[in-house]
Amino acid sequence: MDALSNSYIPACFMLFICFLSIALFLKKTSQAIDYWLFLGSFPSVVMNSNRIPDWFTEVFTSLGRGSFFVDGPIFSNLKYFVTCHHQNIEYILKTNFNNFPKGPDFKQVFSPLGDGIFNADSESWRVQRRMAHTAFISAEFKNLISNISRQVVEDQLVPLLVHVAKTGSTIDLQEVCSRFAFDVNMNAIFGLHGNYLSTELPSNDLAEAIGDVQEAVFFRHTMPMFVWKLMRLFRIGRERELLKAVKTIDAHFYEHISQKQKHLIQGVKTFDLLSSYINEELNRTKIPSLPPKNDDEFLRDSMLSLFVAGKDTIASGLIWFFWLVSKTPSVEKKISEELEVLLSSKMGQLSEYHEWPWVFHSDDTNGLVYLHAALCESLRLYPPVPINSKTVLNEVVLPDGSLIKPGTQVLIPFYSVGRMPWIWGEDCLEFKPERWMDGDGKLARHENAAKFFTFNIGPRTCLGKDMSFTQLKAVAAAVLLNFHVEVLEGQHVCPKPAITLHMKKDLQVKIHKRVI
Ligand code: HEM
Repeated sequence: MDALSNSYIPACFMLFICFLSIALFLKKTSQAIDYWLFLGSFPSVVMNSNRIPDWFTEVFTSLGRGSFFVDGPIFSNLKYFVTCHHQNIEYILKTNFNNFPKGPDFKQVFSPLGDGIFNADSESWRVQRRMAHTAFISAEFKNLISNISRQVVEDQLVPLLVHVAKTGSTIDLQEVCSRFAFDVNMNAIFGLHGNYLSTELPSNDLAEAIGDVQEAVFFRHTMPMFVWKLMRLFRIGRERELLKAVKTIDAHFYEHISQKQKHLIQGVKTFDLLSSYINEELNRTKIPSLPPKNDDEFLRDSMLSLFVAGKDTIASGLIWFFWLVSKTPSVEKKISEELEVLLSSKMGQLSEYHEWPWVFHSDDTNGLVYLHAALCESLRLYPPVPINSKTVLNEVVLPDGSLIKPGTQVLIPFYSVGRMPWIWGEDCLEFKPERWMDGDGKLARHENAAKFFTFNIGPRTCLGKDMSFTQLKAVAAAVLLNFHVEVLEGQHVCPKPAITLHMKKDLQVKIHKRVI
């Protein structure tokens, strides 16, 4: 026995020395920030997991450069390259796009979205992109979005705010924005009235299930893959909730798909995204590169991806905009003045504008330069998609000289890009719509377009950019023309750790009728 332990001790000691030598070598050669022996940058990631976008911003600022590495614990094989370097971003998202796919891990983490456009790479993505693009650029679809936005604003949002103003009560504006975006999506995708945004603020199991899916997918980001896979296997914790939520979503989506198919067979004419995909699907047998799924599954994945793409982004874009405007009275005043000029020109033409509350047509809000600039400015500081992620296929040297190995996860924090003094100037943290305008009061598009990544750039640029501005302007114009939003004092406003940039807590506001 003694002889046995005598031989074990030196062996263990040797093993430890080897392990220590490897760990020391890795520490010496690693370029990662905050590197701890054995643990890599993991302790810093854990400590900042509640505030990743702000942490990234602080690291860039303290390093004074636009890129850094984050390593996982020893032998975890986790390596991240984080960059807000302007030329790197162009190179990754545009110039060498094919070398930076989303990758298989992305698809596993976002598995509730199935084979929809967000999870697709290569040929499957190309085909789906073409389908979505065809639907989105049609004049019919653009009209649809304008009409729906106006309708939901006029019939649901404004009456709710009138009610809140009259009763003098408070309301969570974040909830209101989220309900607005849900109703617009129900209408645009399925041609149905969501009625989630009404004075009673009813519950809605589909909206709640979509929220639960997003929470669970974010939760997956916070732990190693094998952990959440085990949780899924044993149906525990968030994974259990996720399975339940997906079941609810499937029940709704398959029901809507089946109803729509019946209507189309009966010759009922409707125009919405689902109808246009069903019509397009008739040609699908000619497109062998799409995932081998039956038609309904493909429609379910596609519609859910579009729903998620269009719902939370709009809700996020709206809430941060209203919060920034409420904190900056000079901007609120300029937007209101611009709206009043438009209103008085409309009053002279149309009798429908003679009575409060007023709601513009989308065609009219298109020309609102200052409002457009204020929205861009808010989307710069609070991009609804705060971080974009890619994987690396082949080893490359990026424009800033960083060498990136295959398998590295590339993170592009749009949130930090909007907050770098070397990109936006020393006043980068100020909410200043004027930076989007030239001396003649026109939009200075070219100057900013090259550094505005909020809607992504390159082949995977957001397909919903134009329709986003239609919706954002419809809501912003109606709210700021008719009301003053008073944010209640004492609320600590900060981003919630999530895939989309929401506020951590409610935003409680009072609504006052504006006197013109
Ligand atoms: C303020 C609102 C919005 C912002 C900031 C935004 C931003 C983005 C970003 C950053 C991406 C790239 C995501 C990635 O590569 O993983 C993206 C993609 C996309 N967005 Fe948006 N989005 C917004 C609204 C919308 C809306 C309303 C729709 C309509 C359904 C939409 C549809 C899409 C689609 C289909 C893609 C996928 C493009 C592709 O992978 O080829 N987006 N968006």
